[in-house]
Amino acid sequence: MSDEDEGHGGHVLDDPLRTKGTSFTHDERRELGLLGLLPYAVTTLDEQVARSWGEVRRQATDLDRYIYLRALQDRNERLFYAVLAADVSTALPLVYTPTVAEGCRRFSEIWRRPRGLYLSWPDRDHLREALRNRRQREVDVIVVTDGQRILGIGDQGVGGMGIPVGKLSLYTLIGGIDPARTLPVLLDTGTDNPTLLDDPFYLGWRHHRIGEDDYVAFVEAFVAAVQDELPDVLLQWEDFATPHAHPILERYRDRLLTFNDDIQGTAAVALGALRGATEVAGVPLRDQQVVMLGAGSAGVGVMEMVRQAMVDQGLSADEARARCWIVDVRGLLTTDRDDLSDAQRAFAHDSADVAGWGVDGLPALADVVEHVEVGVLVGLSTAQGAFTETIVRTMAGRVERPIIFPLSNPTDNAEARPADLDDWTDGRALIATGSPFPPLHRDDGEDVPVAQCNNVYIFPAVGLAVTAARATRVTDAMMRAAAGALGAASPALSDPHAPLLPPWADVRRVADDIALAVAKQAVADGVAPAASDDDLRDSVRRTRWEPTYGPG
Ligand SMILES: O=C([O-])CC(=O)C(=O)O
Ligand SMILES: [Mg+2]
Repeated sequence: MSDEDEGHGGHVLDDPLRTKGTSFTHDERRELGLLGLLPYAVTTLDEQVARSWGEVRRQATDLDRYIYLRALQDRNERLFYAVLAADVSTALPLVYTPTVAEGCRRFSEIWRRPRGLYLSWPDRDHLREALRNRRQREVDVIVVTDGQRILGIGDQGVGGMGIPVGKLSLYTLIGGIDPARTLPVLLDTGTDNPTLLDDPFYLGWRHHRIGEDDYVAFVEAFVAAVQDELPDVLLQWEDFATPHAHPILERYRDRLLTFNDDIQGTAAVALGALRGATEVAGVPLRDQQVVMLGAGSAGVGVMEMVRQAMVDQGLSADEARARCWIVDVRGLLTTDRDDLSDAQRAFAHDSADVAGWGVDGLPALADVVEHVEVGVLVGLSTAQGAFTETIVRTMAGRVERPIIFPLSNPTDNAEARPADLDDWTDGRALIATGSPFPPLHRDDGEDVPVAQCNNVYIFPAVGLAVTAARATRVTDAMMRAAAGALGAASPALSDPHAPLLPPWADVRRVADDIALAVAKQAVADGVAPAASDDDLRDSVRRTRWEPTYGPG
């Protein structure tokens, strides 16, 4: 810092991690050279929070609210997090799904200030240099995307950056990761979205996506640079297209502290929600027939964890597999299909066993529901309305408490609306969605919230756990531990009429419980230094960053 900088001191006000804005006391203003730079009154953080919420409410649309909140984050991070923490349930849909989808779509149009790292293919020989230019020296968590499969809205190119930025703000809000130690990364390998390629304002590398070999080499170069610069960081992959998501995870999961949130986070939260649902239904998971609509990375990831959970409950691998059904756009995954990845093929049913189910060709979702006593129906297909009245009524005719999770994001992509599911099943369906929905109205005037089965219950807690425990890998058992701890926190376990997942007001406390369970599992798996449960609990508590103004 030069003398000149020290003299006028205005830089503190411009540093989003240090500024308190109008909350600097008169003494602090003198000390920091801020005298005269602020209006006289000294406000409390609570007053700033109240004022900011007034501003949020005054905006005309949710996109405007998103823009306002993102600008607040760039101006004063502690205030931003205090604002979110003051009303998590209202804030989440604004900084996360569904509004973040609009933020990604219109990324170039609403651009304000840079945040994070843009690693672009034309700069491929200078990735290390770019990484060294990061503003934050120490980093606990990176979220990286290439923008190719953003939520359920496809290829958003550079606009995908909205997702790492949004997810990392939840790592901080819910998982207590210090915002100064988070790094959003966008790998810009082009876009195949014609609207973006034609958009004069598009801010990414205006080019079709690069070929497969170049892509693999680019990702490898990125990982190598991260390993050199930030060897202990948690590297979270987000919203990669299915053909890349699984191979990347497989390539790096034993080399780095890494996980894929769409595959593993979505699976853990779904399993957590199923715990409460199967308890209320009175039929354990091992006795359920489970159908997944959607064979992308998230859908297959959920089924993989469901299958493992059935095995944990005593089924053989084959018995478990026989109870798992995956249907994609073409129909049921069957052994005679030649378009399946290895991960998908593991769930293929013998074509001979299902011969004649489909009218012509492969059995569709309706055919599977017709022939199998389906107790659990999950959607990660982005096919809006795919859980039709006929399908749902058929299911509800067979089982007392159908468990139905339309999980596709954002809201418009959901396979069904909770109010319709409720209607078609006379209130018997046990429902969870991926994006937020309004509560269900009961005849007695009561409103029942719909559980939001979104990976936001899991990834912040995993980040907190690996940071607190100094873990070096994310094992499958750690993700199952996360699911178990979330499931144990289900309000439905003690009240069958309660939602399947904890309310947002409790999510930070639940994240501590999940983090502790994950940290213990990391130690048990030998991927974190030995520590007692008490030490881990302490470490989780000490790691958690809180949005408050300390002195100075
Ligand atoms: O971001 C969300 O809401 C959940 C998620 O990972 C996805 O849909 O890709
Ligand atoms: Mg995602």
